[in-house]
Amino acid sequence: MRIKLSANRYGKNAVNLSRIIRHEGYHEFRQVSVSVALTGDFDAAHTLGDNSRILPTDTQKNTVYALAREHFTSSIEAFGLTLSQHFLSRNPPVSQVRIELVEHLWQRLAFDGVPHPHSFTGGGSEKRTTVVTRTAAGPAVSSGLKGLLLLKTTDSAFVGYPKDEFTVLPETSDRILATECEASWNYVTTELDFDSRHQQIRQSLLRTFAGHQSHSVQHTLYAIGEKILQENDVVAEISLIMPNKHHIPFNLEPFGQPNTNEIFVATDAPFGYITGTVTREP
Ligand SMILES: O=c1[nH]c(=O)c2[nH]c(=O)[nH]c2[nH]1
Repeated sequence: MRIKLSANRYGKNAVNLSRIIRHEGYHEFRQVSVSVALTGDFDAAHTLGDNSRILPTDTQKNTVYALAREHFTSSIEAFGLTLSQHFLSRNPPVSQVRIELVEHLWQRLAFDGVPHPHSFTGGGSEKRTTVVTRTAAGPAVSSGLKGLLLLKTTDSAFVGYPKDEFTVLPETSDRILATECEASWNYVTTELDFDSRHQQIRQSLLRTFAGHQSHSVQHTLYAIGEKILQENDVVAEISLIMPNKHHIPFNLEPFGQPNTNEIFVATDAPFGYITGTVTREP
């Protein structure tokens, strides 16, 4: 039986990069985690121990910092495009570059409505994300967000599901719907104002979540995806992960009290895990 190397790639993960952009009288602050992965002809490294085609991951890490000074000045997508171009154009064995960026969303402090020039607070669990891949055929960008906590206190139901001898879940026409949303969408072009497009898609996601008469997490997931595709020709497809962060009505009967859909226990585990991709018909 012949044995050979199959799929492989390598790179540096979680290059933590922070930068100040200094303006007269105020600063901007950005923080990203960058992961680089190279695919290509690295067979000899694996089978013979020949490193002559292996750009060290340490060099990859240094390249991220070195290019950041000049090129990490706008969106994470633009920086990803620059990094991917750099690695692909300078390393002949490389056939595909994958750059993943996760941005921490620092918010400027404000006092009495006046933005502070150089102080920030952490942006919570939400992160902005992008993956830029590049081959000789060109670049592709998919962007998104993760860690976005969402909750609504009504306009969410779950009824009409099949019941068997193990079903105890009561049907409900009015429940809490809560999730920690992760979304990623593919752009059909890289000629975009990535920042404003991100804000527009995020806003559309939030508005749809809030306004939807939800019959299930699945129903809301699809509504969000459908809306984003309807409003954004530049998006080919969107994938969503929407875990169901259950809030279970707490039984107050032992204490002689009614629970009129007001007191809940939020449970961490187990949790429903709902994922889906919404795409365009060919
Ligand atoms: O929105 C929901 N989808 C489900 O698939 C499901 N299953 C469940 O027990 N509760 C819920 N809620």
